[in-house]
This record gives sequence, C-alpha cells and structure tokens, in this order.
Amino acid sequence: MTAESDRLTSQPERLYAVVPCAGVGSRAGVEGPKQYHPVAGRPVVAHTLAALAAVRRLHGVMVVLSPDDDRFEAVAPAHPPGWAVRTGGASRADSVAAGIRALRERGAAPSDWVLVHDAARCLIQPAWVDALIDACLLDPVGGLLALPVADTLKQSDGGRAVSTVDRQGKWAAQTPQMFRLGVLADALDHVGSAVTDEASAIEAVGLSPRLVPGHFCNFKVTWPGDFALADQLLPSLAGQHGDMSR
Ligand SMILES: Nc1ccn([C@@H]2O[C@H](COP(=O)(O)OP(=O)(O)OP(=O)(O)O)[C@@H](O)[C@H]2O)c(=O)n1
Ligand SMILES: C[C@](O)(CO)[C@H](O)COP(=O)(O)O
Repeated sequence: MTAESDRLTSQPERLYAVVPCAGVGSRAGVEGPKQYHPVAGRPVVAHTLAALAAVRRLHGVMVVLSPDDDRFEAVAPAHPPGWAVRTGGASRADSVAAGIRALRERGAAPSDWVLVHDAARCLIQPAWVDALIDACLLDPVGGLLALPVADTLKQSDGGRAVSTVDRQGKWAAQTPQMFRLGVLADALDHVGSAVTDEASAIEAVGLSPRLVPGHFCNFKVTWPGDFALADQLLPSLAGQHGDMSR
C-alpha cells in the first residue's frame, strides 16, 4: 500500500473498489476478452485501473479475473500483489460477490464502502469517481453514476416498434456503484446471480440508491464500434478531469 493509503487507515471507514474483469466480451467481436483489447495504445483494463489508481480516497482496488486468465499480470504489472483474484464467476454478479469476499479476506469491514466499476468502462475519469464519492459518502444507502434517458424509448417485437415507453424518470445505469460492503454482500446473496448491477440488488432489499449524474463518455465498451469510439475520446478526456458537463 502507498503512504497515502497508510494515512487513510486511521479513518473509521475505508473505501475500496472492486473491478469485475472476468467477462468474455461475446458482443464485442474481437479475439479474446474485450478487456484486453487495445484502445488508445493500451488494453481496455489498463486505462480503467490507471483512472482508479488516481482516486486518492480509494484504499485498494480488487480486480476479479476469470480462473483461466493468463494476461492480467503482463497488462498491469504495477498492480499490487494480492489485489487480483482468479475467482470470477459465470455472471457479473458472481464475480462481484467474489471480489467482495476477497476484500473481506484482506481485512475490509462490513461498514466500509465498496465502489464496483466495470473493467470495460475504460473512459472513467478520477473526477467522476470523486463526484460519486462526494455524493454518497453521507448518504444512508449509497448510489451510482447514471444518466437520464435522452431518447424516445421503443418497445420492440420482432424488430418492429410496438409501443413507446414513457421515458419520464428513467435513467441509464453506469458504474461505479457505491454501497456499504456488508449491505451489498447481503443484498447480492439475497438476489442471486441474475442481477446486472449492484443497484438492482440493493433495490431488491427495499433500499433506493442515489442517482448521481454521470458522463455520456463513461460508456461500457460492448459492441465492435465502441473500441474506435474509445480510441478517439480517451486522449481528449485526459485533459479535462474536472468537467462533468456534456
Ligand atoms: N461473468 C462475468 C461477466 C462480466 N464480468 C465483467 O463485468 C463487466 C461488464 O460486463 P459486460 O460488459 O457484460 O462484459 P462481458 O460479459 O464480458 O460481455 P458480453 O455480455 O458481451 O459477453 C465487464 O468488465 C466484464 O469483464 C465479469 O467480471 N464476470
Ligand atoms: C453494471 C452495468 O454496467 C450498468 O449499466 C450493466 O448493468 C452491466 O450489464 P451487462 O449485462 O453485464 O452488460
């Protein structure tokens, strides 16, 4: 750990990140898992980890890899030993639960905060993570970066629009998503593997996560065209860390 994180050990509650990095990227159309595909000169996950490493309030970043991952160490040689585990599961929720268990084994407490961030959201900027922390640190539940839906929403059937869905009050969830470690662990245990984000698990136990406006560039690399878009955006984002506006 760094001198900065040593200083933080005197704080009653610590903040940790869990980075699920065990997916296969079946929609991305590239060879191998998309988190290792290069964008702007580095693998996707290397950008993600560099941004999180610059968030000074994070005490540690736990990366969850697939059991057969043989690329991580070469891609992130500076990542602290013991802070990457090969216990990723069949679903994202399983991988996140494994990351939380690994944090517990390294001394994290139920009252500590955990910020879960997709390895595949490689455009994340430290200032956006800090904005989430600032908004959630005093919140009784925690919350997530998200964007109000800007487009008209269609319900489809067989490739045709059959109705228009009211977009009022609808937000698109991003990551990081920040909750108390113990509450999140129990919620994930309660809902099982099928939920696609942490907020879903928290909602399922009757709590309402805070929605913190994110940035449209914080998209998840999902489709083949997303690599080229990330390539173009990453260099220009690096210079404007403080700007959450669009
Ligand atoms: N079993 C899984 C599935 C996903 N993830 C991670 O969760 C994040 C978001 O998931 P997604 O974009 O759906 O990744 P993939 O499952 O890799 O992609 P796809 O659904 O296209 O196969 C990614 O960083 C991915 O590596 C994970 O750790 N474990
Ligand atoms: C967590 C997430 O990135 C929020 O948008 C998303 O839910 C992941 O979903 P996926 O089904 O793994 O793509």
